[in-house]
Amino acid sequence: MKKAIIQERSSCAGTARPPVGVEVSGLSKNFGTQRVLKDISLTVKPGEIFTIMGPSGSGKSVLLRQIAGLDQPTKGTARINGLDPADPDTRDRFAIALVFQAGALFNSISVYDNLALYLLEHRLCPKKEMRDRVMRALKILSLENAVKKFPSELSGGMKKRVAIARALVMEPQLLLYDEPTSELDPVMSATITEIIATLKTEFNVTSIVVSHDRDLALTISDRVALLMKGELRALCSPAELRKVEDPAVKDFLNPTIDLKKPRYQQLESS
Ligand SMILES: Nc1ncnc2c1ncn2[C@@H]1O[C@H](COP(=O)(O)OP(=O)(O)OP(=O)(O)O)[C@@H](O)[C@H]1O
Repeated sequence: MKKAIIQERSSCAGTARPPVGVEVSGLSKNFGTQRVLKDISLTVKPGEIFTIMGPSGSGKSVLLRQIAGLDQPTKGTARINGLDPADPDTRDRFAIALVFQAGALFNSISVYDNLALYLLEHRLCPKKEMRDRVMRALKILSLENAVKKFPSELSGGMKKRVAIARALVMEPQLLLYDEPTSELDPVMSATITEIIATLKTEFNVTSIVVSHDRDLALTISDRVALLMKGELRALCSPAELRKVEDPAVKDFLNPTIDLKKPRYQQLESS
């Protein structure tokens, strides 16, 4: 796959736009009386792979939605190169692509049309260039044979790859992934992890990945933010995270199974 990516990149040399940086400052988010994010501040540098980890319900997806501009914080700000991601001008200015947890593909149209839709809707390029961009993205993800298929005919791993290919068609400067390896077997998870890392190095894109996949977070990330109950519990490199002494962090990274003190009896009802 790597060879294909290098070849394709040289064919569109000169069109790549620089990766963007993200700054989250004093951000809190409430839903009614529930405080889901509490005073989060972090910076994602251009070109980084930045993984947001944490237990279920810790607020990872909500934080990603604030960064994507899909939702507004209760307090504080998220900024992309200093601009508000919810502002349509910011979206026009920077190519920001989201890879959703469930793929969010349209089931009634083919893989090709799923990829072409964004370019068609935004009238971004002539038909020939559109076809080239779609086919280039499919080739990068080794999906050329799936071009005429419908999403219902694809495996979970293929759907994730189609979702990434669709994001690539935008030639993104910022790629936001929500649980890209969820519901995949370990080998397919490793494949998607490799794809994310390869896209970073070959396309110089900024990647923010929401995941509780420990292998993904600790192998390919430049830095990891660990959220717990809406608070930033750690923000460091994978190597530093492995050395954190905080018992809650250690337990999250290496949970033990103790049938004498089962965790399900300690769950909080919410
Ligand atoms: N639109 C919403 N309205 C009300 N509550 C919400 C909304 N979106 C999220 N929440 C709540 O915010 C909390 C955090 O949700 P979030 O989806 O960010 O968790 P997560 O860390 O991504 O979890 P998981 O790993 O299970 O996907 C949850 O308690 C959830 O129910």
